[in-house]
Amino acid sequence: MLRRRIASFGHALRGVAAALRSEVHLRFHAVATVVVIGLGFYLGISRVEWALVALAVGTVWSAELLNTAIEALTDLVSPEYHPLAGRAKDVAAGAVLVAALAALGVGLLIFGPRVWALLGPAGNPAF
Ligand SMILES: Nc1ncnc2c1ncn2[C@@H]1O[C@H](COP(=O)(O)OP(=O)(O)OP(=O)(O)O)[C@@H](O)[C@H]1O
Repeated sequence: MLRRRIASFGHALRGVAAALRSEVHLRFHAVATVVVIGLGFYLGISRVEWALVALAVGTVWSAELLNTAIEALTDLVSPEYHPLAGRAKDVAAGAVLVAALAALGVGLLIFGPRVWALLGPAGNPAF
């Protein structure tokens, strides 16, 4: 039982590694994730803010991984042009877009005011 669980975990990690190798978008997310975590520590965001950032980052990674899986399955099932294959890929890409926009919103709300204050001229009450 435990051995099967560990094997499943290994398969999942292999999937993430394969997607990282094949998908340039995922490598971009990896870099963005490192930057966001670094910024979080630098700006000292709160525990709840960390939770929101983790949810946003995890949602984008999940959507991108599912999109990669759907792309691979679509190419397997329908290597030739088919409107349904196109729709499946477009909808999967739409899921990534929605997750990325939500993450952008979370990022702007949490980091925006702090970065704004850091960049603003000292003593200016507008900042
Ligand atoms: N078999 C197909 N039949 C019909 N349309 C397709 C097919 N394959 C791809 N398309 C269309 O081309 C678009 C791009 O597909 P593609 O497989 O190149 O994904 P992609 O843009 O490379 O995705 P990513 O950038 O995440 O790798 C799809 O969103 C879809 O609209």
